[in-house]
Amino acid sequence: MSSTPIVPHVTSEIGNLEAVILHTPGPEVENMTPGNAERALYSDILNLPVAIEEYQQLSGVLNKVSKTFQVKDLLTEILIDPDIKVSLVERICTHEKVLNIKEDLLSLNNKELAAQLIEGVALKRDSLTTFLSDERYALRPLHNFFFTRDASVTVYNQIMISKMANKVRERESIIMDAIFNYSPHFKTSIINPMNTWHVGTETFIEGGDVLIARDDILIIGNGTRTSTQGIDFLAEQIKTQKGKKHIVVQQLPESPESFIHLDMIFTLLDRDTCMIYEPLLRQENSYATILMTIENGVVKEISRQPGLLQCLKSLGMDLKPVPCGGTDLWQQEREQWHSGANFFAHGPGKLIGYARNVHTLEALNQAGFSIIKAADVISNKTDLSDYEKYVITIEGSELPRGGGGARCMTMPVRRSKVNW
Ligand SMILES: NC(=[NH2+])NCCC[C@H](N)C(=O)O
Repeated sequence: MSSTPIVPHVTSEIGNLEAVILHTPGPEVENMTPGNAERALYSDILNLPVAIEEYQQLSGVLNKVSKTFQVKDLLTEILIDPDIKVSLVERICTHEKVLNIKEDLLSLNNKELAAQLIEGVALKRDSLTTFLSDERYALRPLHNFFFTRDASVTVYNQIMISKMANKVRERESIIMDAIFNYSPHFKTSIINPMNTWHVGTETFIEGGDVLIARDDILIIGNGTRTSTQGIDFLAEQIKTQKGKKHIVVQQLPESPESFIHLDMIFTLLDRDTCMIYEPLLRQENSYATILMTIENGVVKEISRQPGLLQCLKSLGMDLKPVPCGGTDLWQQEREQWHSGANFFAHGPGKLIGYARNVHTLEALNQAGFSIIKAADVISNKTDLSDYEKYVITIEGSELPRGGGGARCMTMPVRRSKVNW
């Protein structure tokens, strides 16, 4: 157990990473068939052993540069307290309308319970209804939990629990809420839309859409996963912060599913560089950019902007865009589909992304980033301190089929301040 709890603090997308929450994919990613993959929010079915090997490249690198936590360990640990165990199981069973399995769950040891809450609880075929049911699970597996980015977000010094747009991901938020409330590793206050009386069914907001660009600038995607009501909910919280804050809202297309979150078309790479999917962010299209300025607890201004990059420039963030997929439209579309724009920065100019997106990597290389293999970092063959700007590449033949990349698979709890 850690001696001093970590106080969450994130005021940028690029500050040196100090603590991050991860989840190594487990059986939950294979607990599906082609027939229900879409309901699981996957575009394909995954092979677990390959996915784990790829994932270990990500976690292996992060273990070298930051403190890392695993969701399953954090969850198992909070279940040691019998009151927390009962209240969490009750909350989940009530939420998912399966109070009949409560006692079975409570009889499990903590490790097994944590595993089942993530991997799914098989439906007992002990009644006519369950015998005839097409369902396999009483509690469905959390197929998407390895995308830890989405179910909770560190917003400055608080944790916002996400209000997920899809039922299949709601338990992830409930688990993250319990972790941040009870884990001895964190000391924080929590904003949870699910505990707020005026939040309606149309309010949803997910971490993949929330980018904290600078102390005073949030960039938020508005699409299938984050509604305008969800953004208004966050804006209400931002009103309690001191000083002037800008919320830049970028609308996203509803399809294909590779555009689910803003971080699939836009990520911040360095103080002055970003990754963009050009067809949506540089060319004429009908997806608006809107700027909300909040000062002293009120919305001072809301206006349509000529585009995301122009808007950020007007706020003093003049970013050089690197095009996902390079210059050719077909390559841009192919690589965006495989999370080619979804980079994670563990420090300014220190990136992690998929090795498969070669045109994107070529564009980054031309922009001055060295390309380094994760395996070489993990084996100490490469010393990262020899480089200033780099992309560490991880293998990704299976992971991107789940629908996300390095940013989606990381939930930063603490980053150091950026020297702008
Ligand atoms: N931050 C992200 N882009 N996360 C990607 C999540 C993908 C996941 N299959 C979903 O649909 O929810």
